[in-house]
Amino acid sequence: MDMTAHLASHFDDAIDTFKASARELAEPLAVAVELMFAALANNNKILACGNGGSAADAQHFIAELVGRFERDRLPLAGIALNTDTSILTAVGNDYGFNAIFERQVNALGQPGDILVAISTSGNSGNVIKAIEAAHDREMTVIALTGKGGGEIGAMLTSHDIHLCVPHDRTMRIQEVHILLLHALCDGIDALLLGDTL
Ligand SMILES: O=C(CO)[C@@H](O)[C@H](O)[C@H](O)[C@H](O)COP(=O)(O)O
Ligand SMILES: [Zn+2]
Repeated sequence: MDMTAHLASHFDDAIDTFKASARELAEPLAVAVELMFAALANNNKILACGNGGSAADAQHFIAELVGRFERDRLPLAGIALNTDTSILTAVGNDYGFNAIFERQVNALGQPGDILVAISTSGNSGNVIKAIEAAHDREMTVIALTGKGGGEIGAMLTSHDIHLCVPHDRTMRIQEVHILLLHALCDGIDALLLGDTL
């Protein structure tokens, strides 16, 4: 095997995937920015969840809301649902792993809040249950998926936003997800502060 060529192919595939994602997702991404900005301006908050690499993405995104992205600004209201090990172990132990995000959405979610639900397969049970709870609580869902969207794609309503990366490999989907999350931060900052650095 030519390892260098093998590894180089990741860059080519990533470039193609970023370009295809830009074509398909730039428009719904802009709508997601408007929804998030409106929610935050209305004193609502953003909850985010995911598993594995997507858990890292969820907390990375929320850190940029509560802390900052590129520019100084007021702190924005967000909570990552995959970070509190006491909640995750207690709820997982007592109610099952599929309840770990659902329970927190039911504890914290208010009408008008937004759930950022991240699943590359669109099929993670705990993220699906979180979306069901968010719908019950009249929250809007912004779902980041891939692989055609899976069950999550099928359960979203016309009020939700679906950012489905056109690829079947988890790693590639995650790479676009982090760009999407950074772009959301940038869009919110542009609405808050103006669009020049
Ligand atoms: O980061 C990776 C793979 O790149 C893994 O940790 C991955 O996130 C985990 O297998 C997740 O459990 C996958 O869940 P999902 O994206 O299908 O919801
Ligand atoms: Zn990964």
